[in-house]
Amino acid sequence: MQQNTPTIEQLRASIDSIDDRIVELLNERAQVVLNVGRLKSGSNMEFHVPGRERQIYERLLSGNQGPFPNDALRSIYREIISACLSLESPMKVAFLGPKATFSHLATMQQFGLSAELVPLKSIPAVFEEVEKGKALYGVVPVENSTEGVVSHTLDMFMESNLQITSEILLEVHHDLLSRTGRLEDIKKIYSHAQPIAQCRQWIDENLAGIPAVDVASTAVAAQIASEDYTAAAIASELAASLYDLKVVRSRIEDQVNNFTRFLVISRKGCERSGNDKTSVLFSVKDEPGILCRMLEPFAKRGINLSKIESRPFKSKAWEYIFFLDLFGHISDPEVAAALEDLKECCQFIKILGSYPRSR
Ligand SMILES: O=C(O)C(=O)C[C@]1(C(=O)O)C=C[C@@H](O)C=C1
Repeated sequence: MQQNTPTIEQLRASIDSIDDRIVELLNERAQVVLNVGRLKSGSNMEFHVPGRERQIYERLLSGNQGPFPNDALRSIYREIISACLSLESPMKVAFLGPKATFSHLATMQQFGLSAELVPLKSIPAVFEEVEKGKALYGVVPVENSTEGVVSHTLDMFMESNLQITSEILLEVHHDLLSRTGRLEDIKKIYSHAQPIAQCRQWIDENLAGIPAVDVASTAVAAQIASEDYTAAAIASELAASLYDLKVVRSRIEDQVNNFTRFLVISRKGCERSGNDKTSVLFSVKDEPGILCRMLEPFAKRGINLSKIESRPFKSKAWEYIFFLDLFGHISDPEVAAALEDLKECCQFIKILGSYPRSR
């Protein structure tokens, strides 16, 4: 006997009952998280645990058999965790504004839409907001894979005692946005100097002779484009929705694999996740062979260094501060011993935090 194909009404009835189950399960999950929150407030533990969140994503994405896409699963879980976390405790997060910049995108990627996100005017303002306890966390850019370090952020760590509690890796894409969405209407392009440089070749090939004007941020560019239909902005997709613009062309960057790394700062440190990084700031004694000796404690223990950066010591001419990132957590005995040895070479040393590695 031939089986009847279900009608659209029947299929929709199935979807409705699946949706009811999803909502029921979401509420069940929220109840369990509330219990976790109660346990945490009793023992003064951090509500936001980036290492646990990473573990949840990794487990779900690697086990997903499809056809539901992993990217969508990640976005949905970002919001589920964000909403559950805000039930445990409301999160206020300051970031380097204005809205619709890449710092905003990175902050949304890490904290989701249920957190209260506060755009601030400068990197020092983000540090201050967290230091004063007005925001629990702050998000600041620290390096870009094509442009290098954000020296302002590194310099702030010399004065501040805030800890790094996680890192965010954001893949940077630039879109061309305008009111009409038509390439032929564009008479001027606006953006921050960096995105203009990163899209130079695309502009020369597709909008030859059209001037590109640099402004304070991609968000300012988007605002200008929203007020003039002959202007286009190079900005993020988020800027398109916030400033009511159309995407003329997406992903116009010349270089693929353009990443910006952001740091999340807070007044408290972060617990060990098992796959961590530690950042340290130090200045070394003025002795022959010191640069070689400062690396020995790590080499002899097989501790991998992911980055070493030097910056001028502002109050002492021709002296330098080093920023070093290593793989491991400060509570790992090998890491603690290596840092103890490093102290012998240093005039001063400051641990900036141990935090889960981002992939
Ligand atoms: O496991 C925890 O510690 C929780 O608070 C629960 C939960 C979650 O929703 O799964 C929420 C926030 C944390 O950042 C990590 C995970």
